[in-house]
This record gives sequence, structure tokens and C-alpha cells, in this order.
Amino acid sequence: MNKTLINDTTLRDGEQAAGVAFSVEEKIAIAKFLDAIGVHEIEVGIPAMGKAEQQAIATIVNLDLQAQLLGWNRALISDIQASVSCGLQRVHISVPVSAIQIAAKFQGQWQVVLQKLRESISFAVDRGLFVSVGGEDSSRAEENFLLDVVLAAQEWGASRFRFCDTVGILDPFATYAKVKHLVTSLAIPVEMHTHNDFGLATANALAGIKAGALSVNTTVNGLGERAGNAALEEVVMALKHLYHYDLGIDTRRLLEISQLVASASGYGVPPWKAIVGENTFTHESGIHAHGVLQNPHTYEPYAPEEVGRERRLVVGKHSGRHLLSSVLQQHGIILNNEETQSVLDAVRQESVEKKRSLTPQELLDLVRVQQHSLATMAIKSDC
Ligand SMILES: CC(=O)SCCNC(=O)CCNC(=O)[C@H](O)C(C)(C)COP(=O)(O)OP(=O)(O)OC[C@H]1O[C@@H](n2cnc3c(N)ncnc32)[C@H](O)[C@@H]1OP(=O)(O)O
Ligand SMILES: O=C(O)CCC(=O)C(=O)O
Repeated sequence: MNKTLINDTTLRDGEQAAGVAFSVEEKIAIAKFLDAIGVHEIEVGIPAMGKAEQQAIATIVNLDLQAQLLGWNRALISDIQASVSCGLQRVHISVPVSAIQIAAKFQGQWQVVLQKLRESISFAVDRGLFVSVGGEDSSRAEENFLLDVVLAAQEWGASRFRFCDTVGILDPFATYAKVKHLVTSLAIPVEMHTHNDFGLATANALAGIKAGALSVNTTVNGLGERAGNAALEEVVMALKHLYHYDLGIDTRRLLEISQLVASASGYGVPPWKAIVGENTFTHESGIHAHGVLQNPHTYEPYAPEEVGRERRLVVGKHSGRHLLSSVLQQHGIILNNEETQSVLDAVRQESVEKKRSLTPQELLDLVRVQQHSLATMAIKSDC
């Protein structure tokens, strides 16, 4: 077991993905599922959004889950009051920390931002709450200013700092350097919040952890603002297999929770999506399938069962003899060399026409047709 913690924000940043709106029942189901698989902390939503959201959050609070529950807030006392009214014991307070954000939202008045942060931290701490502080746009913030803000937040009573790569502009090397600087300067732990605008959210989250961050914000399927966030399933499996960190999360249910969130969000995942995509353990190419038939590790980084999947071998345009023979043998069919080649040629043609691999029934039909035509040709040549 490693001390790295997952703070999943599917119910907050995940739901902020344009067009996503979970019902209360869906929120409850997602929270329960995250808890059941062992996620350590759940960012349950934004109480300041109003009564309906507060009721949904209060219902989740009353479920008495094992996971810690956190509410997201602006640096406003009214936001914290809304969190308190939901029964939350942990609040996240976000402030913009880059010049561009402070100019757009607070006319460049950084002192006002700090004042609001101080007041809201004090308000929360006075009520005995755990306070996490988020630096919105940390990655574009001037580094000395960022450090000053976080040191001040720490002094005022914050128990954690969230480093946000809000528009996903870092690479893992820059992330490592920035987070290392913070981790070595702070007494409180750092949390990673990374976005996927350049496809680097998971890589950057891992770089932050390597640099000493204690926790990471994830979302199921990488759902979230614009190109999304670091995906729960990717972070958990990468930490497990690349760094050998066992977070105590039941990875065998990652596919199930992916499907739950896909259905609730209305956004499925592409077949090539890392960890949970339909094709992650599906092999069609001849050379790959030949290898997998000898030893699955030739083309699989871990066993499919580990994430709740099964291996599939499908016959299509790129398949070869070994795969074809293996699939047909399962149906009691053994072809000679000539028949095998003729079936493979026909599979290629039909796959191009259908623009996909063939179903088992289509393959069997095609074998029958090819055997029949070869037999007819043999009879004709005998005559
Ligand atoms: C990077 C992130 O993901 S941050 C999280 C973003 N998430 C969301 O916006 C989703 C939920 N948001 C909402 O439901 C609404 O925006 C609400 C309820 C929070 C606020 O709604 P409204 O009062 O209508 O304000 P609106 O959204 O138009 O503008 C944001 C206001 O918050 C202020 N604000 C923005 N960030 C902060 C902050 N960190 N601390 C304090 N105030 C902030 C803005 O300056 C603006 O204030 P103003 O109304 O005094 O001009
Ligand atoms: O939690 C915060 O402080 C902001 C989080 C966020 O969604 C972001 O910066 O992208």
C-alpha cells in the first residue's frame, strides 16, 4: 500500500464538462461506487450552486461513506456557509493565482483575492473544517507570487494545497520542477489537478506525484472541462504498474464504474481509450494475435481481468493464419493451407467492404462459401 491518495472529482469537475448534468440518483450511484472501490476522497460538488445541489450533496453526506467528502467553494463566506449547510466537514477553497485570471476576475487586485482567501479560510477553520486551498491556474502563476499565496494560506490554517494546471499547458518535466519547488517549501501536502488540453493530464499528474505531491484529483473516464481531467482509471493503473504503488483500489471494477459514468454523462469512451476502451484487450492483427496466442504478455501490459475485461481475438483485415486457425478450431473447423489462404483473402475483402472485423457467424459463413468454391473448382479441374 502506498500513501498516494485519490481525490476523485467526477461529481464536480467531471460534471462541469459541457452538456453533462447528473441526476441526484446518478450522483448517489457514482459516489457509492467510488467509495465501494476504495477511492479515498470524493469532491462531491459545488454547494453554492443552490438548493437542489445542496440537497444532493447532503444526501451523499448522509450515506456515511468511508471516503472523505469535500465541497468545492469560491473564496466567499457565503459559499462556505452553503458547504456547512450540507453537513460537509471538508471544504476546498479556490482562488485564481495567475495574472490573467486575477485581471479578468478581480481587475488585477491581488490584495482583494488574498483578503477573500484569508476571510474564507478563517471562517472555515473557526468551524472546525478541514480546509484545502486551490490555486486556480497555478501553472501560469508567477512562481514567487504562487509560493507567497500558498505560504499565507498555510499560515491561515489551510491543510492542503491543490496545484491546478487549469488549462493543461504543462509537460511532465515542467510539472515536476514546479511541484518539487512547492513540496520542498511547504509544510502542508500538495494535491495535483491536471487538465488534458494537450493530452498530458495523466502524465502530469504522475510527474506531480513523483515530485512529492500526496494526492491527485481524478475523474472517471477523464470527464471534465474541455479536454477533461486525469482519468481515475489511468492514474490508478499507471501508479500500480509503472511505479508499483498499490493504492488499495479495486481495479477489477474500473470498467463497471467507467460504464456507469459513461451512461450518466451521456458520453461514451472511444474504443482506444486507455484502460477502459473496448479495444484495450482486443487483438486482430496477425503478428500480434500470433504472439498473444503463445503468451498474452507479448502485447498486453497487464491481464484484462485486472480491470474487469476479457481478452478478445477477432478476425479482420489484418489477421493471419495462426489467429484464423485458432478461432476456427474452436468451432471444430480445420482448414488446409489452400483453404486458409483463400479464407484470409476473402476476410480481407469483406472487412474492407464492411469497414470492421467480422463477427464469428460472418466468418463461419465465409468459410463455408470458400470451401464450397474450392471444392467446385477441384471437381471442375478433375473433369
Ligand atoms: C477552474 C474551475 O473549474 S473553477 C469552478 C468552475 N465551476 C463552475 O463555474 C460551475 C458552477 N458555477 C455556478 O453554478 C455559478 O458560476 C456560481 C453559482 C458559482 C456563481 O454564479 P453567478 O453568481 O451567476 O456568477 P457567475 O458565474 O456569472 O460569475 C462568477 C462570479 O464569481 C466570482 N469568482 C470567480 N472565482 C472566484 C473565486 N475563486 N473566489 C471568489 N469569487 C470568485 C467572479 O468574480 C464572479 O463574481 P461577480 O458575480 O461578483 O462578478
Ligand atoms: O480547485 C481549484 O482550485 C480549481 C480547480 C479547477 O477545476 C481547475 O483549476 O481546473
